[in-house]
Amino acid sequence: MGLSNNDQNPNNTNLFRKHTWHPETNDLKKERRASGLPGDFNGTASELDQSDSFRKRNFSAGDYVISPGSNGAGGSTLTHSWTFQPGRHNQGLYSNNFREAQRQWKRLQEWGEVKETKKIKKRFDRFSGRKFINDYEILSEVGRGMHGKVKLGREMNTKELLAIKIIPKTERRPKLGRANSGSQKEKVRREIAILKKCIHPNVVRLREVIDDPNSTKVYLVLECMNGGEIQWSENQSPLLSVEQARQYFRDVVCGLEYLHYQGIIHRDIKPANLLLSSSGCVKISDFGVSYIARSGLNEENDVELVKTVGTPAFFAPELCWTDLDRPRPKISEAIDVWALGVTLFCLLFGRCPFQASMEYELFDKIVNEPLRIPDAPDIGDDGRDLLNRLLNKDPNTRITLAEVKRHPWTIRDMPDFEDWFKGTNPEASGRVEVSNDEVASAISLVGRLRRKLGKLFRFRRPKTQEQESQEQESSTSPSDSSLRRETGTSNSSIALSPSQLSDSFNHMSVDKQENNAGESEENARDAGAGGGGQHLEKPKIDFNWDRSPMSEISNPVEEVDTKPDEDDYDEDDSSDDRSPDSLSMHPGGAGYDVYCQAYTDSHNNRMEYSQQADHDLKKDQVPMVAWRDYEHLNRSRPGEDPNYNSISGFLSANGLPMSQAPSTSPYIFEHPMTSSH
Ligand SMILES: Nc1ncnc2c1ncn2[C@@H]1O[C@H](COP(=O)(O)OP(=O)(O)OP(=O)(O)O)[C@@H](O)[C@H]1O
Repeated sequence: MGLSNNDQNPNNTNLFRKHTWHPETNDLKKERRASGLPGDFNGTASELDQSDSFRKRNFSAGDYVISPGSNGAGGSTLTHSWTFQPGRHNQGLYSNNFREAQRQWKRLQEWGEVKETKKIKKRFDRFSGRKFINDYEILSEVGRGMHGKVKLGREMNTKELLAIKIIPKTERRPKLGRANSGSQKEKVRREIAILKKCIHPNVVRLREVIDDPNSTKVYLVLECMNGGEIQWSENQSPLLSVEQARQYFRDVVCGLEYLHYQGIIHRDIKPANLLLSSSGCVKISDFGVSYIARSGLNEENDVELVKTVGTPAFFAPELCWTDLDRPRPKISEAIDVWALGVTLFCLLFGRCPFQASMEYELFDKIVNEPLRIPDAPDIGDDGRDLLNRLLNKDPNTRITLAEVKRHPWTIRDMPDFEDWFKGTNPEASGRVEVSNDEVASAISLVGRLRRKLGKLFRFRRPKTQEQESQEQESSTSPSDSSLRRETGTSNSSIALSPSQLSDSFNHMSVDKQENNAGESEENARDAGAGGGGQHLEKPKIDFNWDRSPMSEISNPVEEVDTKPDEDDYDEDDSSDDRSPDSLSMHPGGAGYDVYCQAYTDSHNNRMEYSQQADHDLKKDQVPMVAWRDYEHLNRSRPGEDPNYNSISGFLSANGLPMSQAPSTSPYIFEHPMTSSH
């Protein structure tokens, strides 16, 4: 099997990675892709054929012409469609795949509108070991990206194979030294909003979004691209013939032209985001960093576009601009055209046109180094011309996609290219709008996080004066409006002020306003259960992060929809989403640890907090809320409990995680609830 593009650069693989790349995930991604290919499930013969195609990954390209279908009027609805029309060119060579491509496209069109499901049900059959998510049986894992993983699923009624992309709604671990920015939410929203709208034979099709408000993950059911990523290089040598590269290129050009017409700049065009169907048709995928123009391309010069997202080796010169003396050219859809040029170069020659070991060096080469086109394989003068025009450093004179389609190299050996132009004209599809509202509402709030926060900080509605005075009468303990202790439950808790609470929400990247509404009711109930305002000896903050044990889903075909996120039926998840009771995080290379261990006794009381790293914690090493509460408690109850004389004792007594990095300086604190500022 060929290597992915991340293996191409002998010097620095980071330059082939998307910005904000996660090194661990990338390694996993490669391994998974190699090992996770389906093949051992009991399916029908045709399914086995399809699963087998995962292993082979050696399809030749389908060849077709698309033309607007009868619903082509488009507008803002999803009714526009394309119909494959047999192209006369290359039919002898690709006729079988062409028919398959036609069949597949017909089926995709029958899907109609994207289904939106708000409820997830997971089931596990302990006898057969089969796993189900709603109507889909989960067969295996087919890939991993930076944020999500992709499983192979089979629709239970139709037996159709589909790809189920599972994406956390928020980043699992806030980035070091900053609160969770919410960028993951934005990424997911964007991807869903775009996929919902885009219906084109060269864009991966979305079938269903399963977005349970109680789930921290969103599930995208996508058409299954059995061929996986285009395999294009091995040891810096090409794996594709020039003809095959041209076929793939044409597909990408059509898909990209459609996206641009819809006002979408993909911003991460590269071979790894080009997936092959079993018929050899190439489709563009992964819209996580795409840009959606609200009023059509060319009319905006959004600052958003200047952000360098995507993969450095595929960055256009205008994105690598460092020259302070000259104005940076406008960033436009031409950045995708450049990336398309780099991609074509990769497909033809098995390596990137500009390579360097350091990012700044790479950027310098992209901006200043002339393009050198290898002699072999021979792509002809027209091929060289096309590459030179795609990789024109000046975006203002760079070739456009309309010109690319008419370029002699692109249409070489295509006798009926006029039909092809007509059939692939994106204008025939009608323009679809992706509004701000649609992006914003693409995923629901993470209700489960809300509930966790509610349990963590059990707070009450502000009391009326009458209630306050009643309580004062019935209580002999000192009253403190920001410290409330409850009895009658094992989970006694500290009440936080609204500002403390909103801090916590911000750190969790959960929308404050939406939370407030949802929380108040729940917390009012919690407060009611607490009753009486009596005091416990040891106020505790209950993190309540225990994961439900696997036994919960061990009954035959038992539904576990009450805890939809506990398991993706993926063993690795246990390491991704650990409770603080066994937490030990070692984010790549950051040089810090977070330790925390505790156990509960037979009465479910947290008994001991054993610290692997401890003592003399500084303010910036502990959760902000915990520190505030510690100070508060020490002021109000000095010396009452020896445990409270040290911050570590306080954290220990309250089952709170703590962190320190004894061997590194400066100390860095990262905590899932309250990251440092
Ligand atoms: N529709 C699909 N059919 C088959 N395989 C797929 C499909 N979508 C994605 N994959 C596989 O899963 C892998 C990860 O998917 P994808 O790249 O979309 O995830 P991601 O988290 O958005 O990735 P990243 O952000 O790192 O680019 C891909 O490399 C591909 O091999």
